[in-house]
Amino acid sequence: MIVVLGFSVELRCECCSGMFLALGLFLASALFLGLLIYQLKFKHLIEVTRDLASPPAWPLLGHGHHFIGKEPHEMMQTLDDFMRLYARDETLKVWLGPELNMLMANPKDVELVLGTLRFNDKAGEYKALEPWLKEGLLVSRGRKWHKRRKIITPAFHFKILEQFVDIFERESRVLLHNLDKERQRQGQTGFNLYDWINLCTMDTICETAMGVSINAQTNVDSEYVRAVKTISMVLHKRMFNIFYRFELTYMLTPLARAERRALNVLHNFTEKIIVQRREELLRASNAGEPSAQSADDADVGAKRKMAFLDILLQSSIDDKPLTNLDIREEVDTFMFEGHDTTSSAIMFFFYNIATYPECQRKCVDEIISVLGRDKATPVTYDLLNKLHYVDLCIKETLRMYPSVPLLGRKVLEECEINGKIIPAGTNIGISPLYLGRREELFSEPDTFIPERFDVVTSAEKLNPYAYIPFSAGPRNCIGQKFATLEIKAIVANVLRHFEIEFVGNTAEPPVLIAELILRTKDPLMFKLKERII
Ligand code: HEM
Repeated sequence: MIVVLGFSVELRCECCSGMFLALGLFLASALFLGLLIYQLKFKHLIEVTRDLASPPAWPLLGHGHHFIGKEPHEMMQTLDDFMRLYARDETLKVWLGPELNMLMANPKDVELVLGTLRFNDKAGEYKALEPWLKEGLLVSRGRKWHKRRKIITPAFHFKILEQFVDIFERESRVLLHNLDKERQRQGQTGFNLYDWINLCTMDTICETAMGVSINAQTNVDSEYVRAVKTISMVLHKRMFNIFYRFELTYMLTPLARAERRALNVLHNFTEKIIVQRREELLRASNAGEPSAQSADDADVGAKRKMAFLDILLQSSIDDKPLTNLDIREEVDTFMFEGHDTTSSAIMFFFYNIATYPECQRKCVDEIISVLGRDKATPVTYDLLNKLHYVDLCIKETLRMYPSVPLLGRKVLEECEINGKIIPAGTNIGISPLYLGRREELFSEPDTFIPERFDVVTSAEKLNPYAYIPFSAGPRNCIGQKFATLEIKAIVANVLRHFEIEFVGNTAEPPVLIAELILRTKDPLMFKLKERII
């Protein structure tokens, strides 16, 4: 028994020492591998960026622990604090685990990053958009981006924008109708204007990009509208939840399944419109007719000739026409870039002029003097261009609340930016929101002063790389003029019908969340009153 026991004890010892040996070997090789990776990859990164400002970092996690478990708005505040505290508004280095990020807030650096095509690759954050937009203009790179940008640019010619004003007019009238219904049932707490504006801009972009109306404003529960909302929710969750950021773990979640279902709806819809329109153009060209739309596409509500889609259907790259997939990428990109951005801008516009009633008064006076007292007078391209003060208010709104709060670029080759070495693989972040609130660049940055953008009267010298709500340089927003025109049409029509009051604490600014599109932590609530003019 003892022998047996002795044997067994001995055996256990041998087993333990074997295990310890294996563990020791494992740890030693892990350490060796770690050192090797460090030596090959990180040593150089750490050394060349040593002098860049950053908060103290932890081993392996870097600065990640500052963000784990935080609410989205707290993450933004943390970055803001770091920027002011450590980087003194210049360049901040942030390690998120092995990922090196640099936030730049000096317009001279911004100019070097945005002003050329050297940094043409988008940062990892844009990856979440790829299932929907594939390689559309916003996320594409290199030669593909260049060729596409060239053929899409004519779609934003003022002659084409001019014909879209009819659509802005028509859709904003539907918005007025919905707002009036809300006004009649609004209580003391008011209502969330954003949801209605968002449906209006969705209808507008759908009709201008694809030539069809989805009637989102009158059919809030349509499959397409629900699918767009699902994707917005997915983008939000993937941005702030670390679990959703890794493709492998994400693919197994119910969220990924919901995304796949929504993408099916969105892609099928766009594809159907493209196929229909291609056939129409073919029929018309075979018959030697100008490209008219047939009546049999009433199920998707086709209404008028299309510009964006038509231009794409008639374009070719290297003598090859664009495929349906090529076109879908771009049309879907318009759908994404062209509606949340404008609705965010319109909501913050209303917030600003509601909290600065004298600015609201000036806007209304100008709108009446340009459009007249008859509220039924439609807005036109020429009339909208005369709304100078409204234009200043839009510019100032986008300074304080830029719809796209963060731009990201991936550095492919090590380079130097104004004396700073930026290693390959670094993500560069540039925040139009942060820049717009820098006191050195804009006096009284937290005050709404539209006049600062008046080139005739303002003493403030605008730095083109400090004010970048539409980005800047060759990769700037292609839809800038479209967006400004649409915002003007909608706010002009709303303001001549309603007085806008903000229901909330005007002394406290709204708490912001910097997603792909800027939004507030809590909905902004408004009350409307019929305007007598
Ligand atoms: C207030 C409204 C808008 C704002 C503030 C805005 C802002 C921006 C910004 C900052 C970028 C650069 C993004 C980046 O570099 O990551 C961008 C790109 C883009 N925007 Fe807009 N946008 C607005 C409306 C629109 C509209 C209405 C359209 C289409 C009809 C549009 C289409 C695009 C496209 C296609 C790009 C990619 C351009 C490229 O990479 O060549 N945007 N936008």
